[in-house]
Amino acid sequence: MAILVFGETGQVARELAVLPDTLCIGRDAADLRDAASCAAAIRLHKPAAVINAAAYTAVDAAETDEAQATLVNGTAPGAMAQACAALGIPMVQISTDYVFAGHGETPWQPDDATTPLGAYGRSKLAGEMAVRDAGGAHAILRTSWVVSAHGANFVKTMLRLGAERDSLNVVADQIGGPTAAADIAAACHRIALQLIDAPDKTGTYHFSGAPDCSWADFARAIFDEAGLNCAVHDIPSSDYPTPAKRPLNSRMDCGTTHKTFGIERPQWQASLTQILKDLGASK
Ligand SMILES: NC(=O)C1=CN([C@@H]2O[C@H](COP(=O)(O)OP(=O)(O)OC[C@H]3O[C@@H](n4cnc5c(N)ncnc54)[C@H](OP(=O)(O)O)[C@@H]3O)[C@@H](O)[C@H]2O)C=CC1
Ligand SMILES: Cc1cn([C@H]2C[C@H](O)[C@@H](COP(=O)(O)OP(=O)(O)O[C@H]3O[C@@H](C)C(=O)[C@@H](O)[C@H]3O)O2)c(=O)[nH]c1=O
Repeated sequence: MAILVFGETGQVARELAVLPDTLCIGRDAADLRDAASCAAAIRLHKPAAVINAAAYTAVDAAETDEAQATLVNGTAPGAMAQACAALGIPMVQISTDYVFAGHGETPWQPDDATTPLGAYGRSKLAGEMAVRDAGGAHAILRTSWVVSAHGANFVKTMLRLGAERDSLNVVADQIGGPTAAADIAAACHRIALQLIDAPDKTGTYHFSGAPDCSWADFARAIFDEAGLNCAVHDIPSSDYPTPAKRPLNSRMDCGTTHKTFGIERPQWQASLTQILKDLGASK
């Protein structure tokens, strides 16, 4: 029996597709704006576990499209979790650092209070609550700053801008852990397999790349690794206005993920090297 993955074309799902016994489905098979179609897909495939790697991830667009974001990120995961609970199979729901308000400098614990700053974070928090409320075996895995060789992400944006410009202003007061989609996929896969045999591991967990850094630090590492001669100027978030406010402190304590599942924080520098190699962008 396979692990059913929602989000066929996404960064994380594309990495799950190359792992053993996964079956990835996309929008044509189940549209997350139609929660019933998601539950029906689970009943059709009768998988051993479900990983939901599909989401409305356009953080700024969500500010003026919150109803759609909530359908996709809140209602659909709830319907998936109910279908999983009815079949007695576990579900892994991927969530985000953007459920936190981002004050202070202490890494967030999984049970810390959640106070999202924007619509995307609120919609993802609604998904977390709906998955818990369904009452089945599950892991909510919060991650952050996802990058890969596929799709739209900060690494690809920096490679494009770094090739066009001599210098770039990048925010230096938002701190978090860049996380490769391949590392998240491997973690979700291991967690799903463990939950099948040990549903009592149900809970909320954190998983992000180490060490924590600012977006500006991360941009410098990308340019260095790619051999791009583009200077990075540190700026405060207030100098980079966006429709959605981002948390300043996205540090997440991943200790319980290690303790429960034996999964360590991945080193993002090594994953970045691999991504640039895959993109043919190494120096
Ligand atoms: N990207 C990031 O920086 C972060 C992401 N996360 C979380 O990680 C998970 C994976 O994110 P990531 O791989 O980056 O996502 P992507 O943005 O790369 O991909 C999103 C996926 O969701 C699918 N999707 C969106 N809307 C629908 C819909 N209505 N019906 C069916 N499928 C839909 C997209 O399909 P289509 O191509 O058809 O639109 C795509 O496959 C998500 O839960 C996200 O919230 C957490 C922290 C950071
Ligand atoms: C392009 C650019 C961005 N930035 C800043 C803006 C922002 O604060 C930060 C990252 O920009 P992005 O638009 O890539 O990031 P953003 O879309 O906010 O990324 C988020 O996506 C969602 C889905 C998540 O769940 C989060 O964990 C996080 O990864 O970099 C600059 O400072 N200078 C620049 O030239």
